Amino acid sequence: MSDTGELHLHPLLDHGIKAGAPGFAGGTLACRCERDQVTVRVEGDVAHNHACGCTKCWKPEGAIFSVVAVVPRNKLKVLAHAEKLEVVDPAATIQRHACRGCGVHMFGRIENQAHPFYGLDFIHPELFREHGAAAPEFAAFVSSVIESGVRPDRMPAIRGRLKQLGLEPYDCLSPPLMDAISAHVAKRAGVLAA
Ligand SMILES: N[C@@H](CCC(=O)N[C@@H](CS)C(=O)NCC(=O)O)C(=O)O
Ligand SMILES: [Zn+2]
Ligand SMILES: [Zn+2]
Repeated sequence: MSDTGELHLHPLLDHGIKAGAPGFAGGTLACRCERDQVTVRVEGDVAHNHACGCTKCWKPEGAIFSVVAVVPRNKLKVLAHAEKLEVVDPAATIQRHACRGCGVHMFGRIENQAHPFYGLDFIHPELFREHGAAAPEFAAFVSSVIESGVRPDRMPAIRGRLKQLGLEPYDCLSPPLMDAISAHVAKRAGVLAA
């Protein structure tokens, strides 16, 4: 991603955030190949939908941020063309399964059972064929956009735009998620009652 001057945060954010449909029942995620699309079935709504500025999460062309949410891993099933999926970085905590044809990340899975977010898969709600998934709630890893080529002097404008959209910018995850991670670690270490 190069820094061209205009602020394209993400297509789902640039024109204002659309509210989700209460009770969204889930649907089908489809990759961007013209034929033999990889499709993934998700049962139920997403949770913790947010913008992520890290370099590892998939972003559509020209976007500074990714939009990513979680679903329980037992609510996600690959429906078609699983043979096109490959893990982007097998050493990463989140194993991002990408389509070899179009590069879209169809889901990210944590295989480490000790990880605080084990049991949750990461997905990109814009890949749903259906509308109505819960809307993004905050922005995470905001400073990390600099690692993708955004000039540091643009950060005040980026944080300002995120706030205008109602997405509080954080440079890691949101405080409730950071608290959940630390509580999990503290319980495992025995310094907090399980
Ligand atoms: N500054 C780093 C941050 C990467 C990072 O820690 N990403 C978070 C948010 S997705 C994470 O949980 N990564 C785990 C992983 O990528 O496996 C970057 O932009 O590459
Ligand atoms: Zn594809
Ligand atoms: Zn990320």
